[in-house]
Amino acid sequence: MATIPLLAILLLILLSFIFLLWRPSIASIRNKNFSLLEWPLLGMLPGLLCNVWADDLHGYITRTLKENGGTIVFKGPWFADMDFILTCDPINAHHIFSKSYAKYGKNEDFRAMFEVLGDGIFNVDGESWKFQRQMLHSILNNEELQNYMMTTLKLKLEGTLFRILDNYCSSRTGAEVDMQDVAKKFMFDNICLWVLGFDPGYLCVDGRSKTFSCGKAFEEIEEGIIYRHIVPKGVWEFQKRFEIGSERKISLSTKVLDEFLYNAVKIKKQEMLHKEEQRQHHDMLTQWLVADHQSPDKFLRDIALTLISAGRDTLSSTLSLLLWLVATHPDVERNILGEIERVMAVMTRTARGTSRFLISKDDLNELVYLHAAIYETLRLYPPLPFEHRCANEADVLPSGHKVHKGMRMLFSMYSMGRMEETWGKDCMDFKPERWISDEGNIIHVPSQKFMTFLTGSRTCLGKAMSFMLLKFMVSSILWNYKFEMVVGHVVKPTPSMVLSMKDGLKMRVSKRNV
Ligand code: HEM
Repeated sequence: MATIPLLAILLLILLSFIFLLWRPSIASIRNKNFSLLEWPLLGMLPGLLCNVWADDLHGYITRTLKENGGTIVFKGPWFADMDFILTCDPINAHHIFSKSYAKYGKNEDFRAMFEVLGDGIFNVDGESWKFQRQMLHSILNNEELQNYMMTTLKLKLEGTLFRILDNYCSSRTGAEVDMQDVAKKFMFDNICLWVLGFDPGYLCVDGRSKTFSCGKAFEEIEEGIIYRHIVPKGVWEFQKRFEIGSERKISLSTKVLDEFLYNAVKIKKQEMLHKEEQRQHHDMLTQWLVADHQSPDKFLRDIALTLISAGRDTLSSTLSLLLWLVATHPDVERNILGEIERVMAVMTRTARGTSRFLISKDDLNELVYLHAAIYETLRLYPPLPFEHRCANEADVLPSGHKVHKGMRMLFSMYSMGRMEETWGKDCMDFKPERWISDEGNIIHVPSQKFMTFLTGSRTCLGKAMSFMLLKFMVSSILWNYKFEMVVGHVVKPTPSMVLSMKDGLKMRVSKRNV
């Protein structure tokens, strides 16, 4: 008799395995309305998503949402507690993130999935969130911090990035450069300077590439978190307990980040013992400790990790995607360069930066077209393509969909930026002009329609700062260098927590005759 359950389990495993190997055509499952009650096998969901995953997850979700009026309900097997609603409807967004925000939060399940972030602002609700939001609001708006960021950014551009690009330009063989890899390392070094006050030096001029252990650790954790979203909690918890597969990667990567961060916190605390040294440092962690010197090491580690994650991926993703879009849209490139030239013409010589840094911080506001090009990049390619909340109580969405307590709510910002109802028939085109009014100003789009920086009380605290940094970097880089795509290189988004390009961004670079 004991052989019957054993055979049933073996059959289940075999069927799941067959499903994993079978690559169903996307078209055949598109109209299935995702009732997983029809698919009682536990292995089917990961199998299905792994297959879709390989074929452009974000594009697939966008097409499916468009066909289903902007909202879809996924029903998981009854024992797996995996039901969720996926939406990109602006009215639902307003309801979830603003009007009824108390009904939706970051509950225990959410915190378990994102446990690497500890008690940092991304992972908490209530009093702890309020306290951190107030503290970070004043730190990120501090002028000393912003001046420090601009000074270190200039040094890193001139001392490292430009020298690397110069080397590529002088190479006779016309070497290819992976600009996504360069942007990731460049932003990681910068964000560590801004958050921790030191430069780990991952981007090397002499080509002796240091192993990008922290970058790899971030990527493995992000991939592991996506996996936690698509399998039942019990499955990943089991894997975690026995350190199997992606859970083993998360565990090893967390150790890499912990070692790096605890060491940085130790150094910072030692610096804080000397008043003189404190005054010389303007980084975010120093400022946090000046305001609250009793924070324990674990909390400082969580805050530092949160700020590094908030800035590193978002900025490097926007920078590399914008370089790609500019390289493939010559008219946009011409307009950006023309605008820089015009702004420079009205600036006095003293207001101009050095020959390689043309526009000073105070004149960045004049770069309206570049501002619009950044908005347009962020519309089509939001660095954080999904937002996740959990229902604290039962509810009904404005779209009429029923929500039960504990249900997961997934919001696709990627799809929202591609909806014809909001952006018009040319919604798939890269057109910075759509952001500029007849009077030449940036058109304001309500945040529940353009959710790249979220909407409601938890909107991004780094939005203004990001535009300042991106405009400075992009104007300086494009004025000095021309980028062209390597023929045959195809850009595809990865299915990750943070949008990036699957096979990198292979480009050729040459100096501009300016
Ligand atoms: C293009 C650049 C950026 C984009 C698209 C972006 C996007 C976002 C999004 C979508 C959220 C909401 C996350 C959530 O609640 O789950 C967020 C929150 C946040 N962002 Fe940004 N971000 C960017 C840059 C930055 C930078 C450079 C910083 C500062 C270092 C920053 C600091 C924060 C903080 C502290 C929060 C938490 C707000 C809260 O929970 O109240 N962001 N950002």
